[in-house]
Amino acid sequence: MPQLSERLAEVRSYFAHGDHHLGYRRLLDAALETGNFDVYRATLRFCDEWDATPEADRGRTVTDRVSGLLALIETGHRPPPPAGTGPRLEAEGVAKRYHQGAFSLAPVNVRLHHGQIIGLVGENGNGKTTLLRLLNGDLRPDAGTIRYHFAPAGTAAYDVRSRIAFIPQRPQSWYGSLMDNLQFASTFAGLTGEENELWTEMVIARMGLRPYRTYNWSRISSGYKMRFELARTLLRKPQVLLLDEPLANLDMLAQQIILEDLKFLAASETMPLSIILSSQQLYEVEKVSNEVIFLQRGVARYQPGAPLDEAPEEKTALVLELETAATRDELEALLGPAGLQQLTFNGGVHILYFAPGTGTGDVLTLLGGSGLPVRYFRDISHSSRRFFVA
Ligand SMILES: Nc1ncnc2c1ncn2[C@@H]1O[C@H](COP(=O)(O)OP(=O)(O)OP(=O)(O)O)[C@@H](O)[C@H]1O
Repeated sequence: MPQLSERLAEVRSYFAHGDHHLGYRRLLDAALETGNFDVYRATLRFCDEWDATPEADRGRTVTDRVSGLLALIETGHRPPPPAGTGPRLEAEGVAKRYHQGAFSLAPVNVRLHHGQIIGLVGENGNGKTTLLRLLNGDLRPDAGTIRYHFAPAGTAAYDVRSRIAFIPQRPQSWYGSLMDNLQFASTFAGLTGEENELWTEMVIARMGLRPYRTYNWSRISSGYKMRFELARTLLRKPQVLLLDEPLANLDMLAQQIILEDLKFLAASETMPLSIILSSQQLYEVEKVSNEVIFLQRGVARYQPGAPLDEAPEEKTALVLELETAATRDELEALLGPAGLQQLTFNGGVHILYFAPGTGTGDVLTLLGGSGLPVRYFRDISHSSRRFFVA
């Protein structure tokens, strides 16, 4: 996490270069981190002004106000106590077999640290939800241990559970307005009166939910329902967040915004969340995750730092994903001499496997020089994507 002064300089630079929306979000991040209700009051006045100003005029008018607010954030910021360094959640050899059906989750290890994001990837029915529910304490493991390190020994199970938030794939509907529900969530963080309102409004602003404050459940789109769930989670100030397929049913833009929000939640200086999210959106999840666990038919085939069943040489060899109108023969003729060992085609993309020693640059040079049309290119040598295409 960059120092506060660097983050504020970044905000100034976004506004100076016309990236107002990004600047606005980063400004809210910095204000939220202060935990200072005077800063929250001033920030929310700024948000009112922002909302009341037509987009075309913001550069001229609102930007002038940014410097004053940043100065207030700088003076109102109190460095938080240092966060612990050990893991927050540890699961060792956790296994599960359901009474009915043939599925079983083979022993799996998870170690989730402060401010870390772990991506849990795998196709439908491979055990992602099962593992999340075990970690959340909804299911009892048949074997193995799960330890939570964020509560002192002797803390009641209910209190431990209240510090873990689980957002299921299809969150339950709720009654009343979005604002009422979120204010209720803030009471779990012990906030009442004006503090409750300020904290709730700040999180609503940060999650882009201000226009929907009075909406009820049925009026909100899927993307904003997920952001509502995130807001509700953030308001409660949990330690660990487990999300089951948060990207399902969202368009690309909504996915990117949710992932950006997760990064913000994990990287928070004052209340860093440790996050595990399951998804089939490999590229997207890998971009924000510190580590990836790949589940296939209930077996963790790839775990961070300890690939379970791949030969060491497999890790270093180049694997590329390529979308092109070129034929298999053309690709083999061009890339064979550069060490192409195997080529598979699924009708959409080619997967190219190279002998150790071939580099991405070698292949790009050959493709560029050949004039073959390339529509998409990605190095998946270190991505769990290669398990999906294998
Ligand atoms: N309560 C249950 N009793 C018996 N089998 C179950 C139960 N819950 C899940 N299963 C089975 O366990 C397997 C793994 O399911 P799980 O929901 O964990 O997978 P997943 O990777 O999360 O898949 P999806 O993305 O489709 O939700 C599936 O075959 C499912 O049918």
